[in-house]
Amino acid sequence: MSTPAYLEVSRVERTFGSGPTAVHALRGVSLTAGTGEVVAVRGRSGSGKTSLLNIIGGLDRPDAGTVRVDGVEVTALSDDDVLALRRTTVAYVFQSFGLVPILNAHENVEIPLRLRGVDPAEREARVTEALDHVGLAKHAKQRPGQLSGGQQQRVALARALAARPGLLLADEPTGQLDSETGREIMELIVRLAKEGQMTTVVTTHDPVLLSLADRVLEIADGAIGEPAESATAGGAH
Ligand SMILES: Nc1ncnc2c1ncn2[C@@H]1O[C@H](COP(=O)(O)OP(=O)(O)OP(=O)(O)O)[C@@H](O)[C@H]1O
Repeated sequence: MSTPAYLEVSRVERTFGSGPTAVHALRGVSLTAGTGEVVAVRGRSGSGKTSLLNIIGGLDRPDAGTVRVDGVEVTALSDDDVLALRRTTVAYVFQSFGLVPILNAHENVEIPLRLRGVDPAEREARVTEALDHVGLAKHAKQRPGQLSGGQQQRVALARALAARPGLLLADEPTGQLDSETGREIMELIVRLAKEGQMTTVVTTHDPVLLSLADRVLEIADGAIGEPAESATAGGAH
């Protein structure tokens, strides 16, 4: 029997509202991603990308279908168990960075470790390592407002990494960055995914970023398919 993929999404459906105004955001979406694989999901605005990531990460529940992460059926867990899974296994990176403005870079990266009750010495070591990994060791004491957009996204990535997640979900992580910085961030995401064997699902519109992913999936009107040209998109890094 073959080993199941790290992430398995099967026939997920999500409808918002009801009656004639109902929006079928996801219509039977299935996908898999292996350990350390970087899968890019591209699609127009409103095609269902964020809805899909929210369901994979346990922030929302589907009306039908299942999500398995590392063999655990997320969609069958209680709310408390989903919360625990989100703290231990899944990390998010958003377009808007999601940093706490009054905390410096070091303190922002430390948040998930505090939530998990990691002891102070281990926390210090992990935060230092994560900031070092994203090239921000010298900026640990700076607050988000004192950092560039690219540096803020690096802090958000360090925060994700420090929790040592098996699954990284990145929703348009370069959407607020210029193209050069966006490319650097995407390259960093791919490098971190490979080094840490972190399965990654990233949504983006940017063709350059898509070319860095191992695989590209196209989502349109809540349904997913693999675009023909993506056959050559993998392995470009
Ligand atoms: N909470 C909600 N209530 C009602 N409709 C929703 C909700 N969330 C999403 N939708 C609808 O579901 C569809 C898919 O939205 P979603 O945010 O997943 O798209 P997207 O591809 O991420 O778009 P964008 O690229 O603009 O972020 C849209 O038509 C959206 O209006």
